[in-house]
Amino acid sequence: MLNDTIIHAERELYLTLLAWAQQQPNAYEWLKQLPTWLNDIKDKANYAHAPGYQASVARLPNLIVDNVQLDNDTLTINATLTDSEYKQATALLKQLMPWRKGPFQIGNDEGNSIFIDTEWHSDWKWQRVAPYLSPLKGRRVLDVGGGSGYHGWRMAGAGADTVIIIDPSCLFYHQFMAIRHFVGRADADAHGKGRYRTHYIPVPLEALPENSQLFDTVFSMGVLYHRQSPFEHLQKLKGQLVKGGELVLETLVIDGGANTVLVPHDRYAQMNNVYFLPSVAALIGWLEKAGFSEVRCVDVAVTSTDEQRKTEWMTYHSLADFLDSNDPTKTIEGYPAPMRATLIAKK
Ligand SMILES: Nc1ncnc2c1ncn2[C@@H]1O[C@H](C[S@+](CC[C@H]([NH3+])C(=O)[O-])CC(=O)[O-])[C@@H](O)[C@H]1O
Repeated sequence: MLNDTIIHAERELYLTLLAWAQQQPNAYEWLKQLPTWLNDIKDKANYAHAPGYQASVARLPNLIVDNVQLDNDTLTINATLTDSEYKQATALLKQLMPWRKGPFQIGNDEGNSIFIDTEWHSDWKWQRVAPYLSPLKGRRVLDVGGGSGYHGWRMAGAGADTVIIIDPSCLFYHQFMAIRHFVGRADADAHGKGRYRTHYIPVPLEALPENSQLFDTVFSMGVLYHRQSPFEHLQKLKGQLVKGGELVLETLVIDGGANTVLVPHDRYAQMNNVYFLPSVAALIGWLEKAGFSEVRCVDVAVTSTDEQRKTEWMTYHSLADFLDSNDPTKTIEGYPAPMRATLIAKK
């Protein structure tokens, strides 16, 4: 099904990269690969659900939007929804479940309103990270592993010039497109330049050119522990930054000293793709070894079952099911329960 929202998003992404490429040859590499990156996800053979997700996005109603609040903990699209628009949008958004990263609201407090109560209170993570960032105003930002795009929208809400989210998940890509459908022109108008600011490329970090040097700030939140080669991940992140640019790295950590690293033998909190959980001291050492400077840890937080939980929009098991019911300081495999640190470093 022809999808105006996605076609428009792709066009804006092309125009943005074209403008960059006119000034920086490195952006030309991105431009060359963009057709492949965008078309891969339409390949039914590899992404069986893609046509269904696209059809859901395509059938979302066109609402009359009063305003959009990208700088709100609940990312809010203030709009008036008729009863039939409310029912239609709710049903279509539910076809894009599970919704993990948010929350989002579509509607307003007086009338019909859809509250996408996501598994994660991603706003809490943003509250822990945002105070320590070099101001995002006017910066080019890359959000690696950006999920539904919730944090990417918040980065735009904080005044970024451009945000590019990358994530290989076909579902999360379409969740982003669903929200973008409602955000619409507000993304461009807030900028004052008429160009849209928030973009999504459905690829993993590994697909990007090695040494793009296109971004002032690069975020990698919740991705490092999924990587088998953490140093390759750090090098690749570094290659995306301009000289003097800022890396924001958030990942699972454990207590311990400079040589403490946990490699879960099998699963960790039921996840079968978790590799390296360093201590904060070890992680600082890794970043320095990878060539970053001014490395500092700005936050450490144990993940609570209020922050990550089952909801109407994510009905599978969640954190409470992955912890030892007799001792919530441990995962059901007996490892320390999830604790996350945020580190900031300069290239
Ligand atoms: N190689 C990769 N390259 C890019 N993305 C990847 C890769 N591998 C997995 N992902 C993506 O990284 C995200 C990890 S979630 C963090 C979301 C958000 N950042 C958050 O901080 O809430 C983990 C968590 O639950 O915290 C998923 O969306 C994957 O598809």
